[in-house]
Amino acid sequence: MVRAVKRRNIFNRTLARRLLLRISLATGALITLAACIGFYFSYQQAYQQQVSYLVHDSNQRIERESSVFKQAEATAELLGQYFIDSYQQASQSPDVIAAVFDQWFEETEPGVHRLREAFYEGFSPDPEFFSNPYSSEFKHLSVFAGQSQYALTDERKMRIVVALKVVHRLAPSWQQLYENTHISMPENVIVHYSLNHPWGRQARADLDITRYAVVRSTLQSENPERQGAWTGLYYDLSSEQWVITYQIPVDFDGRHLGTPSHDVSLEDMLNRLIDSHESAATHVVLNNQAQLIAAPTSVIAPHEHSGIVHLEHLDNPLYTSIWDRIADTDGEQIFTIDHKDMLIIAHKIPGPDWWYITAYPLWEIQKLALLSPMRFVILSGGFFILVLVILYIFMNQQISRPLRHLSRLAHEVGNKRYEAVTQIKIEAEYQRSEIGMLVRSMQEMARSILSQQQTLEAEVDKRTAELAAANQRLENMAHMDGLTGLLNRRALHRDLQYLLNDQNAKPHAFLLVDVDFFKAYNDHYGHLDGDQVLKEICALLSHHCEGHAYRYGGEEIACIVPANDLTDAIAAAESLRNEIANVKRIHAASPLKYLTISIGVTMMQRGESANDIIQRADKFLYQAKDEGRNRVCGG
Ligand SMILES: Nc1nc2c(ncn2[C@@H]2O[C@H](COP(=O)(O)OP(=O)(O)OP(=O)(O)O)[C@@H](O)[C@H]2O)c(=O)[nH]1
Repeated sequence: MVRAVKRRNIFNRTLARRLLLRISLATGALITLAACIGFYFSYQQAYQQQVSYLVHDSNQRIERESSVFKQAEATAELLGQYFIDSYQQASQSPDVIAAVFDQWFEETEPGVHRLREAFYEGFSPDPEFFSNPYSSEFKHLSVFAGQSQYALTDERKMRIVVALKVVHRLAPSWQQLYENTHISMPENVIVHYSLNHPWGRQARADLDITRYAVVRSTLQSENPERQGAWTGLYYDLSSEQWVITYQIPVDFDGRHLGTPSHDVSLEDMLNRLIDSHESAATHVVLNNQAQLIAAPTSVIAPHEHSGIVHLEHLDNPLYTSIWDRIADTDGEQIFTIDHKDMLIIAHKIPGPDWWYITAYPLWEIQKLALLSPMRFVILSGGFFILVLVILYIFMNQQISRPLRHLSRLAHEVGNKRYEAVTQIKIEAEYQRSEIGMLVRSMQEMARSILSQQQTLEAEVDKRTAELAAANQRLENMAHMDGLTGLLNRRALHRDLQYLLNDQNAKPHAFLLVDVDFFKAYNDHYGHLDGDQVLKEICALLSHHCEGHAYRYGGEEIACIVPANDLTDAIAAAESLRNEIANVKRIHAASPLKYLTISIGVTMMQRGESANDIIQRADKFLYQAKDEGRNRVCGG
């Protein structure tokens, strides 16, 4: 029984597991296929997105940083315009302004005039000579008017003072943007505004700025188009920084008045450019002559104070390969260098017209591109496991549980507990399902079996009763005498034996009766009459006998009657003899004239055999016959 239940449980478990396994395999294969397809497209999309992001990032950086250059161009132009306007205005009375020059400047060396030191430290001149609605205090200003072939005329003096006023008026508002703001003049003059150092005071006395390419390039002879221009990158010894200068020559009446300029420090900008938010990216700035403007510290450090480094001297195959691809191009360039596994994004920086190059390892892009499809796969896997768990719970609830329910039901049927089967309640959720139908069918079957069983039992009971009755009849027939209706000799022996064996039996007497001269009766009246007479005698004896009467054989009848002693027994026998005698049935062939009986009587003794008793009674019967018949003898 236990093994059967176990087998059923295993079957249920195995069924649920097998279903789950097959569903897992089928859906797993589908999800894997979908994941592979999704993975491929998602990877391609993520790769393109990553590249787009890098291009966008690069563009934004350049746009942000190039605003400094655009701003420098705009402010220099503003400074130039203001300078011309002020110069025109001052030209009305150049001698007055020239007088101011004498007040504010000193000749520090022969032929060299410099603005007094107080103008750098902080100086408020006499309002008679100067009024400024914004700030009356001159500060951070220095002027160097070096030796020149040109005479220091009132016009020059006036122009220098006007330049000083213009710079004083505008430069402080740009002090955060530029390393310095200055106006150079072709007569070896620089009007300089700087927070960091009084350049005009510190310049060597013999300095001739027109010898420097930076200033020379603004002269009408060198720059006939009079275009503003960015100088190349150079190391400014005074500020100890790498700077780039924008300068725009200003002419008036065909004469070169001066060149407003800004020195823009590139330290911060280049640091920002090469400082990548994408740690794996490398940024490089190159100019149009394949010279390195900015690069990671590890590359640039050995050449830090060597001025501008040409790629030829750098011996860097990556940079050389990049340059080979962009040298003769313009605008945005995006390409890969396969032998280095690098994605290259190159943009032009407006202003100095440099190349801003981002080199990004392809494996890093692939790694980032993999994240998105990986998320997709992990999410798909998680979803798949969740579905399996829900499916398992569902199958357990909807299949395994009802199966166990059915198993219990079948178990009850197997044990023939049909009554219990009919009383099992079907759970509401299974009422309308196939499970409910199956349970109802099994209950119907159990009820049918019960009904058949009851019918069968009733039939068996009936047949058993009939059989018992038949048996009883057979039993009776076996112990009955057919002619007289008395119990027969077999019944006599059975009852004798029973009484003799019964320890608690009351005392009984045994009477052996014989019809007198019965042969003569038969002979005289015929056998049929003899039978009739015998039946009447038997009926009388049976009726009057207090015990039971038996046909012992022929015309002999035995009686077992309760009797305390022989006297009682003889009295009972006498009573029977009288009953027959009193009938006074005529027996013509008998000397006694009537039909009579003789009786031998004896008490039944416990321990003796039936034959002993019968023999003893028979002896007294003979005695009664011998003594004349129609009498009782006993002992
Ligand atoms: N009609 C008839 N006669 C029977 C039956 N059984 C025995 N008999 C007869 O009974 C007679 C018995 O005769 P016996 O034993 O010689 O004795 P009896 O003639 O009765 O004489 P006593 O017994 O000495 O008085 C026999 O003739 C039997 O045939 C029976 O069932 N029917």
